[in-house]
Amino acid sequence: MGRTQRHRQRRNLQTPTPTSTTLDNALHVLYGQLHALGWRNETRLSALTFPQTGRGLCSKTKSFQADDELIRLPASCLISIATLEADEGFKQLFNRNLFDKDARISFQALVACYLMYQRHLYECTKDSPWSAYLDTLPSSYTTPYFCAINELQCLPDALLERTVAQNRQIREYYQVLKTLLGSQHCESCGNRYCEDIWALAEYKIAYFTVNTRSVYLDARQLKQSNKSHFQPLLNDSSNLALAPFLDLFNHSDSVRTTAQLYSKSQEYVLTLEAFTKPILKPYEQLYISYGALPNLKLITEYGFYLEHNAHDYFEFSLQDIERLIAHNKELAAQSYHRNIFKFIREHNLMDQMFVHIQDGCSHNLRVVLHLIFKQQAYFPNVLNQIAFGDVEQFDNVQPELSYLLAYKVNEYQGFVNALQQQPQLTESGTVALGYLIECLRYLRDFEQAHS
Ligand SMILES: C[S@@+](CC[C@H](N)C(=O)[O-])C[C@H]1O[C@@H](n2cnc3c(N)ncnc32)[C@H](O)[C@@H]1O
Repeated sequence: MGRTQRHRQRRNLQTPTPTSTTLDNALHVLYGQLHALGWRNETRLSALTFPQTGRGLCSKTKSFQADDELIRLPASCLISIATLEADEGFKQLFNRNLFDKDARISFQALVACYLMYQRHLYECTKDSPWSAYLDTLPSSYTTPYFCAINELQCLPDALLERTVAQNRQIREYYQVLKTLLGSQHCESCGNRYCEDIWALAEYKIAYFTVNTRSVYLDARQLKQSNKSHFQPLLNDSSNLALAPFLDLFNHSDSVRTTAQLYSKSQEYVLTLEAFTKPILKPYEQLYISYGALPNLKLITEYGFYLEHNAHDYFEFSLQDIERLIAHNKELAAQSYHRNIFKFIREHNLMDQMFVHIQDGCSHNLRVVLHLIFKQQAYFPNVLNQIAFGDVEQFDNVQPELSYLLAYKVNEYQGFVNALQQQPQLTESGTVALGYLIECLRYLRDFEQAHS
């Protein structure tokens, strides 16, 4: 490959490209609708497709430095609790007399229902105030939740546990909505909402739309009537909102951003607090921070992971240690007192057992390895002294930690091989495979840095 070709290829890797024509049209209509609601796009944001992250935002004309505002969106552009409370058609579907304090739902679950309600309105009557926004939303998500069955069978417990919990939660909320809405039907088409219109599959997508795209806001800052229709139905606060256009910002671990809803101006403002470069030039992707999140959280909640994520760590469970003992001849030959495992469980010492590339082995992991592998006594008062006393008195648990790391590397390599042997992978399966490979890199780098 010649120099010019190499140069062109390198540039292509970094250059954003226009979004698809369909999305471009939808965004064009969305700009118009948000403009009518008072958004002025002062930072001249544009949506483009970036090679590393897919769709994201940049400014074609403006440079950014620390403390600059990224976007200022009027609260009327958001889908918040105020939007739902002001929508009479939506409220009418929910008969307050049927609310049951033992069958409440989260605000996220209600917003997902609202999205389905608006989508049906749009499809049926072409008359939804959120039509352009709905057209900009993805139709699928890449969380492990959407993996095919054969892919799920190749995933570690850490991913499966979260996926199973999400599934239980989504089905439970869908059932509550079904019971509440009963045979309520759409006035335009006559079909019943929960029977004929909203399938569980659609609810799952709507749920993940809110999961992956909502922003935090302090709902007390919203101007709205004091009378709340939905309050008795909700089991949590309504401190989240969907933010059209603003939800095109991707996440980075190297920026710090703040978000605030100003009660006086009723504007939602995102500010770039700090990032690693002195300046961000036009056409460079503008990122925000979704929080200091490890890859396990990013993949299970948002469907992506970051290579060399600055906030990453790798967590172990007590079951990992039990399995390690069963699989390692030298460790299996020793005897272990069940009081020790009981003590660990009773004191929740198995929580927060992780390794971190910079900080090393977490306190709880060191305590647990010490208790299981080094401690002869099994009397509660001695165990208490060790677990909650001076860290210095621990024996060196490095050999056992190395065994544990090697066990985990072997286990994850097995999952990677199993996924790679599948005839084809869904998008979720492909992301999960990349995540597992990143975990392997992390564990190997940790071992190298700390052995
Ligand atoms: C709030 S949306 C951001 C906009 C999104 N890229 C889109 O096209 O609509 C969040 C989703 O964007 C994707 N995403 C965010 N940050 C990312 C990153 N650094 N790398 C890859 N995907 C990312 C994930 O799919 C995530 O669920």
